[in-house]
Amino acid sequence: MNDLAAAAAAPLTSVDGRTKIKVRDVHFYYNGFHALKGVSMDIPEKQVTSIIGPSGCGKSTLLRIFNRIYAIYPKLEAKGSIELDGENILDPGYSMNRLRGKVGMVFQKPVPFPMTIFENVAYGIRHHEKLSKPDMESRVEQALRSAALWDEVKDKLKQNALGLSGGQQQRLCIARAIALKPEVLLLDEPTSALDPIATSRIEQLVEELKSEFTIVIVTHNMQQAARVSDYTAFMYIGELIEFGNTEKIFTKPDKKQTEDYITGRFG
Ligand SMILES: Nc1ncnc2c1ncn2[C@@H]1O[C@H](COP(=O)(O)OP(=O)(O)OP(=O)(O)O)[C@@H](O)[C@H]1O
Repeated sequence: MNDLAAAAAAPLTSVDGRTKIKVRDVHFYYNGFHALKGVSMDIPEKQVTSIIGPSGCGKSTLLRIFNRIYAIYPKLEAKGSIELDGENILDPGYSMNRLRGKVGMVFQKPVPFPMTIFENVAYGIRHHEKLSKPDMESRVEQALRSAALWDEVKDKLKQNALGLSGGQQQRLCIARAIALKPEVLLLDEPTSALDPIATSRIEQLVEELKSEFTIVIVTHNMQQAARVSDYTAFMYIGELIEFGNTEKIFTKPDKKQTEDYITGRFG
Protein backbone atom coordinates (compact mmCIF):
# COMPACT_ATOMS: atom_id res chain seq x y z
CA MET A 1 0.00 0.00 0.00
CA ASN A 2 1.47 3.42 -0.92
CA ASP A 3 1.32 6.44 1.41
CA LEU A 4 -1.77 7.87 -0.26
CA ALA A 5 -3.66 4.59 -0.04
CA ALA A 6 -2.56 4.18 3.57
CA ALA A 7 -3.84 7.67 4.40
CA ALA A 8 -7.16 6.92 2.67
CA ALA A 9 -7.49 3.70 4.60
CA ALA A 10 -6.78 5.32 7.98
CA PRO A 11 -9.77 6.28 10.12
CA LEU A 12 -10.57 9.98 10.05
CA THR A 13 -10.67 10.03 13.79
CA SER A 14 -10.38 7.54 16.55
CA VAL A 15 -13.16 7.06 19.05
CA ASP A 16 -13.19 6.78 22.81
CA GLY A 17 -13.82 3.29 24.09
CA ARG A 18 -13.83 0.06 22.13
CA THR A 19 -14.38 -0.06 18.39
CA LYS A 20 -17.17 -2.43 17.39
CA ILE A 21 -17.02 -1.98 13.60
CA LYS A 22 -13.83 -1.01 11.83
CA VAL A 23 -14.57 0.25 8.29
CA ARG A 24 -11.53 0.45 6.01
CA ASP A 25 -11.32 1.82 2.49
CA VAL A 26 -14.78 0.62 1.53
CA HIS A 27 -15.90 1.06 -2.06
CA PHE A 28 -19.33 0.06 -3.33
CA TYR A 29 -20.58 -0.35 -6.88
CA TYR A 30 -24.18 -0.59 -8.14
CA ASN A 31 -23.84 -2.34 -11.46
CA GLY A 32 -20.63 -0.37 -12.10
CA PHE A 33 -21.83 2.93 -10.51
CA HIS A 34 -19.28 3.95 -7.86
CA ALA A 35 -21.52 4.82 -4.89
CA LEU A 36 -19.01 4.67 -2.00
CA LYS A 37 -15.46 5.88 -2.49
CA GLY A 38 -12.95 4.73 0.07
CA VAL A 39 -14.91 5.12 3.32
CA SER A 40 -13.00 4.47 6.56
CA MET A 41 -14.23 4.96 10.10
CA ASP A 42 -14.38 3.36 13.52
CA ILE A 43 -17.83 2.75 14.98
CA PRO A 44 -17.70 2.65 18.77
CA GLU A 45 -19.32 -0.07 20.81
CA LYS A 46 -22.54 0.71 22.71
CA GLN A 47 -22.75 4.23 21.39
CA VAL A 48 -25.03 5.82 18.82
CA THR A 49 -23.39 6.80 15.53
CA SER A 50 -25.41 8.77 13.01
CA ILE A 51 -24.76 9.04 9.29
CA ILE A 52 -25.87 12.33 7.74
CA GLY A 53 -25.51 14.02 4.36
CA PRO A 54 -27.53 15.19 1.38
CA SER A 55 -29.82 12.88 -0.54
CA GLY A 56 -27.94 10.33 -2.63
CA CYS A 57 -24.61 10.70 -0.79
CA GLY A 58 -24.51 7.00 0.13
CA LYS A 59 -25.84 6.88 3.70
CA SER A 60 -28.20 3.95 3.17
CA THR A 61 -25.69 2.16 0.97
CA LEU A 62 -23.11 2.27 3.76
CA LEU A 63 -25.62 1.16 6.38
CA ARG A 64 -26.80 -1.75 4.26
CA ILE A 65 -23.26 -3.02 3.78
CA PHE A 66 -23.04 -3.54 7.54
CA ASN A 67 -25.41 -6.49 7.23
CA ARG A 68 -24.46 -7.37 3.63
CA ILE A 69 -28.03 -7.02 2.51
CA TYR A 70 -26.71 -6.19 -1.00
CA ALA A 71 -25.51 -9.77 -1.35
CA ILE A 72 -29.02 -10.82 -2.37
CA TYR A 73 -28.71 -8.74 -5.58
CA PRO A 74 -26.43 -9.70 -8.46
CA LYS A 75 -23.99 -7.12 -9.86
CA LEU A 76 -23.58 -5.25 -6.57
CA GLU A 77 -20.07 -5.29 -5.26
CA ALA A 78 -18.31 -4.13 -2.09
CA LYS A 79 -14.54 -3.78 -1.72
CA GLY A 80 -12.39 -3.00 1.30
CA SER A 81 -12.96 -4.41 4.75
CA ILE A 82 -15.51 -4.10 7.52
CA GLU A 83 -14.34 -5.78 10.67
CA LEU A 84 -16.97 -6.66 13.22
CA ASP A 85 -15.15 -7.57 16.43
CA GLY A 86 -12.02 -8.09 14.35
CA GLU A 87 -13.51 -10.32 11.63
CA ASN A 88 -14.12 -9.09 8.10
CA ILE A 89 -17.83 -9.43 7.35
CA LEU A 90 -17.21 -8.79 3.63
CA ASP A 91 -15.25 -12.02 3.47
CA PRO A 92 -17.50 -14.52 1.65
CA GLY A 93 -16.48 -17.06 4.31
CA TYR A 94 -18.28 -14.96 6.98
CA SER A 95 -21.62 -16.70 7.22
CA MET A 96 -24.73 -14.72 6.44
CA ASN A 97 -26.62 -16.45 9.23
CA ARG A 98 -24.01 -15.47 11.76
CA LEU A 99 -24.03 -11.90 10.47
CA ARG A 100 -27.83 -11.65 10.65
CA GLY A 101 -27.68 -12.94 14.22
CA LYS A 102 -25.22 -10.20 15.19
CA VAL A 103 -26.57 -7.28 13.17
CA GLY A 104 -30.26 -6.37 13.21
CA MET A 105 -31.90 -3.84 10.93
CA VAL A 106 -34.95 -1.59 11.07
CA PHE A 107 -36.16 0.14 7.91
CA GLN A 108 -37.66 3.52 7.14
CA LYS A 109 -41.23 2.29 6.79
CA PRO A 110 -42.44 -0.02 9.52
CA VAL A 111 -43.19 -3.34 7.87
CA PRO A 112 -44.88 -5.64 10.37
CA PHE A 113 -45.79 -9.09 9.08
CA PRO A 114 -49.56 -9.56 8.57
CA MET A 115 -49.86 -11.68 11.69
CA THR A 116 -50.45 -11.18 15.41
CA ILE A 117 -48.33 -8.84 17.50
CA PHE A 118 -46.95 -11.84 19.41
CA GLU A 119 -46.11 -13.76 16.23
CA ASN A 120 -44.33 -10.79 14.72
CA VAL A 121 -41.73 -11.02 17.47
CA ALA A 122 -41.75 -14.81 17.88
CA TYR A 123 -41.43 -15.56 14.16
CA GLY A 124 -37.76 -14.60 13.81
CA ILE A 125 -36.79 -16.23 17.10
CA ARG A 126 -38.21 -19.57 15.88
CA HIS A 127 -35.90 -19.47 12.89
CA HIS A 128 -32.85 -19.24 15.13
CA GLU A 129 -33.76 -21.07 18.33
CA LYS A 130 -36.08 -23.72 19.67
CA LEU A 131 -37.69 -22.33 22.81
CA SER A 132 -40.33 -23.84 25.09
CA LYS A 133 -43.70 -22.01 25.17
CA PRO A 134 -42.99 -20.21 28.48
CA ASP A 135 -39.47 -19.29 27.38
CA MET A 136 -40.82 -17.92 24.10
CA GLU A 137 -43.47 -15.91 25.98
CA SER A 138 -40.93 -14.39 28.27
CA ARG A 139 -38.55 -13.64 25.37
CA VAL A 140 -41.32 -11.87 23.45
CA GLU A 141 -42.30 -9.90 26.54
CA GLN A 142 -38.70 -8.91 27.17
CA ALA A 143 -38.27 -7.68 23.56
CA LEU A 144 -41.52 -5.71 23.70
CA ARG A 145 -40.51 -4.17 27.02
CA SER A 146 -37.09 -3.18 25.64
CA ALA A 147 -38.82 -1.58 22.68
CA ALA A 148 -41.04 0.41 25.09
CA LEU A 149 -44.18 -1.19 23.64
CA TRP A 150 -45.20 -3.79 26.22
CA ASP A 151 -47.63 -1.64 28.22
CA GLU A 152 -49.50 -0.64 25.08
CA VAL A 153 -49.87 -4.14 23.64
CA LYS A 154 -49.82 -6.59 26.55
CA ASP A 155 -53.60 -7.03 26.44
CA LYS A 156 -53.82 -7.48 22.68
CA LEU A 157 -50.94 -9.75 21.77
CA LYS A 158 -53.26 -11.87 19.64
CA GLN A 159 -54.49 -8.95 17.55
CA ASN A 160 -53.14 -8.29 14.08
CA ALA A 161 -50.07 -6.05 14.13
CA LEU A 162 -51.37 -4.06 11.18
CA GLY A 163 -53.94 -2.53 13.58
CA LEU A 164 -51.19 -0.69 15.49
CA SER A 165 -50.35 2.97 14.84
CA GLY A 166 -47.32 3.79 12.68
CA GLY A 167 -45.19 4.64 15.72
CA GLN A 168 -46.24 1.44 17.48
CA GLN A 169 -45.51 -0.57 14.34
CA GLN A 170 -42.01 0.89 14.20
CA ARG A 171 -41.41 -0.03 17.85
CA LEU A 172 -42.71 -3.52 17.02
CA CYS A 173 -40.12 -3.75 14.24
CA ILE A 174 -37.47 -2.68 16.75
CA ALA A 175 -38.75 -5.36 19.18
CA ARG A 176 -38.54 -7.93 16.38
CA ALA A 177 -34.91 -7.00 15.72
CA ILE A 178 -33.99 -6.92 19.42
CA ALA A 179 -35.63 -10.29 20.09
CA LEU A 180 -32.85 -11.98 18.13
CA LYS A 181 -30.36 -10.48 20.59
CA PRO A 182 -28.13 -8.76 18.03
CA GLU A 183 -25.05 -6.79 19.05
CA VAL A 184 -25.49 -4.08 16.44
CA LEU A 185 -28.75 -2.35 15.51
CA LEU A 186 -28.96 -0.53 12.17
CA LEU A 187 -31.74 2.05 11.84
CA ASP A 188 -32.41 3.44 8.36
CA GLU A 189 -34.35 6.69 8.80
CA PRO A 190 -36.55 5.00 11.38
CA THR A 191 -38.72 8.03 12.09
CA SER A 192 -39.21 9.58 8.67
CA ALA A 193 -42.71 8.15 8.36
CA LEU A 194 -43.73 9.12 11.91
CA ASP A 195 -45.34 12.12 13.59
CA PRO A 196 -43.36 14.22 16.12
CA ILE A 197 -44.69 12.38 19.19
CA ALA A 198 -43.91 8.93 17.78
CA THR A 199 -40.53 10.28 16.65
CA SER A 200 -39.62 11.51 20.10
CA ARG A 201 -40.64 8.13 21.54
CA ILE A 202 -38.25 6.35 19.16
CA GLU A 203 -35.47 8.83 19.93
CA GLN A 204 -35.93 8.20 23.65
CA LEU A 205 -35.84 4.47 22.94
CA VAL A 206 -32.57 4.77 21.00
CA GLU A 207 -31.06 6.51 24.02
CA GLU A 208 -32.18 3.62 26.25
CA LEU A 209 -31.05 0.88 23.88
CA LYS A 210 -27.48 2.05 23.55
CA SER A 211 -26.58 0.55 26.93
CA GLU A 212 -27.06 -2.84 25.27
CA PHE A 213 -26.46 -2.34 21.55
CA THR A 214 -24.12 -0.57 19.17
CA ILE A 215 -26.47 1.62 17.16
CA VAL A 216 -25.94 3.13 13.71
CA ILE A 217 -28.68 5.43 12.45
CA VAL A 218 -29.16 7.06 9.07
CA THR A 219 -31.13 10.25 9.32
CA HIS A 220 -32.09 13.21 7.16
CA ASN A 221 -32.95 15.13 10.24
CA MET A 222 -29.92 16.96 11.60
CA GLN A 223 -31.63 17.90 14.85
CA GLN A 224 -32.26 14.22 15.36
CA ALA A 225 -28.61 13.35 14.74
CA ALA A 226 -27.59 16.06 17.21
CA ARG A 227 -30.09 14.80 19.80
CA VAL A 228 -29.53 11.07 19.67
CA SER A 229 -26.00 10.38 18.54
CA ASP A 230 -22.64 10.34 20.25
CA TYR A 231 -20.72 10.28 16.97
CA THR A 232 -21.64 11.64 13.56
CA ALA A 233 -20.40 10.79 10.09
CA PHE A 234 -20.97 13.40 7.38
CA MET A 235 -20.98 12.04 3.83
CA TYR A 236 -21.00 13.79 0.49
CA ILE A 237 -21.21 12.15 -2.96
CA GLY A 238 -19.98 8.77 -1.80
CA GLU A 239 -17.17 10.04 0.39
CA LEU A 240 -16.90 10.34 4.12
CA ILE A 241 -16.01 14.00 4.62
CA GLU A 242 -15.83 14.10 8.39
CA PHE A 243 -16.41 11.78 11.30
CA GLY A 244 -16.25 12.71 14.95
CA ASN A 245 -17.89 13.48 18.21
CA THR A 246 -21.41 14.77 17.49
CA GLU A 247 -21.03 17.92 19.56
CA LYS A 248 -17.85 18.83 17.72
CA ILE A 249 -19.31 18.09 14.28
CA PHE A 250 -22.27 20.36 15.05
CA THR A 251 -20.38 23.18 16.73
CA LYS A 252 -16.80 23.17 15.42
CA PRO A 253 -16.46 20.93 12.38
CA ASP A 254 -13.00 20.71 10.80
CA LYS A 255 -14.19 20.78 7.21
CA LYS A 256 -15.92 23.64 5.43
CA GLN A 257 -18.26 21.24 3.60
CA THR A 258 -19.50 19.91 6.94
CA GLU A 259 -20.07 23.41 8.25
CA ASP A 260 -21.94 24.44 5.09
CA TYR A 261 -24.18 21.41 5.36
CA ILE A 262 -25.01 21.70 9.03
CA THR A 263 -25.70 25.40 8.76
CA GLY A 264 -28.07 24.73 5.87
CA ARG A 265 -25.97 26.39 3.18
CA PHE A 266 -26.37 23.39 0.92
CA GLY A 267 -28.11 20.04 0.76
N1 LIG B 1 -30.24 -0.03 -6.47
C1 LIG B 1 -29.50 0.95 -6.97
N2 LIG B 1 -29.04 0.90 -8.25
C2 LIG B 1 -28.28 1.89 -8.77
N3 LIG B 1 -27.89 2.99 -8.07
C3 LIG B 1 -28.32 3.10 -6.81
C4 LIG B 1 -29.14 2.09 -6.19
N4 LIG B 1 -29.42 2.47 -4.91
C5 LIG B 1 -28.78 3.65 -4.75
N5 LIG B 1 -28.12 4.03 -5.88
C6 LIG B 1 -27.32 5.26 -6.07
O1 LIG B 1 -26.26 5.25 -5.13
C7 LIG B 1 -26.07 6.55 -4.56
C8 LIG B 1 -26.22 6.47 -3.05
O2 LIG B 1 -27.58 6.11 -2.74
P1 LIG B 1 -28.10 5.96 -1.23
O3 LIG B 1 -29.48 5.46 -1.29
O4 LIG B 1 -27.11 5.20 -0.45
O5 LIG B 1 -28.06 7.49 -0.76
P2 LIG B 1 -28.67 8.14 0.55
O6 LIG B 1 -27.64 9.10 1.04
O7 LIG B 1 -29.13 7.11 1.49
O8 LIG B 1 -29.89 8.92 -0.09
P3 LIG B 1 -31.30 9.36 0.56
O9 LIG B 1 -30.97 10.29 1.67
O10 LIG B 1 -31.98 10.06 -0.56
O11 LIG B 1 -32.01 8.11 1.01
C9 LIG B 1 -27.09 7.46 -5.25
O12 LIG B 1 -26.45 8.11 -6.32
C10 LIG B 1 -28.14 6.49 -5.76
O13 LIG B 1 -28.76 7.01 -6.94
